[in-house]
Amino acid sequence: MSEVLKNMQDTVVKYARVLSRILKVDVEIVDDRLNRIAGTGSFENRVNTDMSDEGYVYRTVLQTGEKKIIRNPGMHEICMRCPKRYHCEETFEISTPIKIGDEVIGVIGFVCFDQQQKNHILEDLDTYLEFLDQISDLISSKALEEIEKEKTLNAFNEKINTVSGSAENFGLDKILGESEKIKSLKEKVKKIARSSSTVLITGESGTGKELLARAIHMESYRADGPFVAINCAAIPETLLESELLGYTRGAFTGADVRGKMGKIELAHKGTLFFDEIGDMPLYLQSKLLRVLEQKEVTRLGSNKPVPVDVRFIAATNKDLERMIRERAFREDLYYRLNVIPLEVPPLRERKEDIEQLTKFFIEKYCRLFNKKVILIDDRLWEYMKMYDWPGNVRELENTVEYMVNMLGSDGIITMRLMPRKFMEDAGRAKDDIDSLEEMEARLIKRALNIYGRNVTAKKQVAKKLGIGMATLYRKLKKYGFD
Ligand SMILES: Nc1ncnc2c1ncn2[C@@H]1O[C@H](COP(=O)(O)OP(=O)(O)OP(=O)(O)O)[C@@H](O)[C@H]1O
Repeated sequence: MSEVLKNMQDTVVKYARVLSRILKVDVEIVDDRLNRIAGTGSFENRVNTDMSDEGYVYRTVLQTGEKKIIRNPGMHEICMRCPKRYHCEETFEISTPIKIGDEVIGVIGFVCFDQQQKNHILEDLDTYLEFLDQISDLISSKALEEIEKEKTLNAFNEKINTVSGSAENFGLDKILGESEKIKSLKEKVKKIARSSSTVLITGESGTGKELLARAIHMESYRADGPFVAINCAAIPETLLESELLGYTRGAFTGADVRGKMGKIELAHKGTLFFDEIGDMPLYLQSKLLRVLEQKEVTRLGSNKPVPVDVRFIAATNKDLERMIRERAFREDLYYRLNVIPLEVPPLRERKEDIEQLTKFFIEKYCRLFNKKVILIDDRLWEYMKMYDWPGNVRELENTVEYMVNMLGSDGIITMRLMPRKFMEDAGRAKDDIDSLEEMEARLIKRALNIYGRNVTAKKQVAKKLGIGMATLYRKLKKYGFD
């Protein structure tokens, strides 16, 4: 804790000045190593000096954690060891510990240099003492805040910081799926990749928005530059601003003394990906808008803007238009971001992709866990396609990881390996039949989910259900599936 008062020196100095002005005495604040952190009057030009050869009263307060009132400085027993006791100019002194819990992190000293000041305080000593206690509590609660902030900063700096160069291949080929929806999404990416316009990717969680953002970067002429990702929901609000904009030396307490480059500057000549943009606090939204419009960033603690050449891609699974109506998202920023809108469809709308994705993940986890698959039970696909996949591709990947974990030495993947919850949900969908019409509707829906909705798929559906195409179209209309 020794550094904490030093780290918040600006605040401590302000308290000392205000106290001195109101009470008309000199004030000193020292830390637990007897360094003078703040001082007024004759102490002012001795701030940041070591007091270990003079601060005998403070040392006692630091050791005992008790307040000390010295009515006769120089003569008091604590002063006996002080080499300056014969020429001590002080007439009165009150020293109060600043504590966090039981730990003393510093001392506030009220010092009088003449009889008038001393009498003034003695006239209403109890009020002064109470006031000092309150100031001490105030400083310690500020110190506690600083400690918490620093802890969060350190924890954060140890984690989440994604800056990837061109070495990692996250190109379009990493986006699997043969469905029309995925094919047309990839086509769009090819068209827009070469421009520098801002992209807003929307889609449910786990649909592959970040994968898409990386692919756009890799397809662009910025591919050799950095891809920097920032997750607005994962970073504590208090740190998001400094993470984005960076800061100069000494910009705020707890900041790295060398200053730090923000993510926007880090992404220079590359791409900056804002994940979960809907979680960005409103005050930062205005700052971001300014960066987007002016193409320059000003670090915290500086007034010098730095030009940046960055392509911005934002992603969200929130309804930003609704957030605008609720005044939780800035309309002007929304339009600035939404220059090129891309929507990643949920997996339940492209069930044709399930088989390819599942096989890919099976291979991935077999390699990782050193297992071998000999056979995949055909009925697995029916179950997989019946399920709605609310967690999208991420959920599919996790399910496959679970199944490969459970895979026995026979190397056969069957529904029995699926997580229980999955089987219950899919089973419910399978057994929940009430009337003939409902059963018919359900069967048609299930067939559509399995085979797809394009013309070729519908031919297969009709064949499987044993009806002609015209009948199928009539029923699709009747049940609202068209
Ligand atoms: N089309 C795809 N092909 C291959 N893997 C995919 C595809 N879509 C998603 N994934 C994989 O699924 C996981 C989730 O994808 P990603 O993190 O890109 O989703 P997201 O939409 O950004 O999620 P969130 O909104 O929760 O941040 C990742 O492991 C990703 O590699």
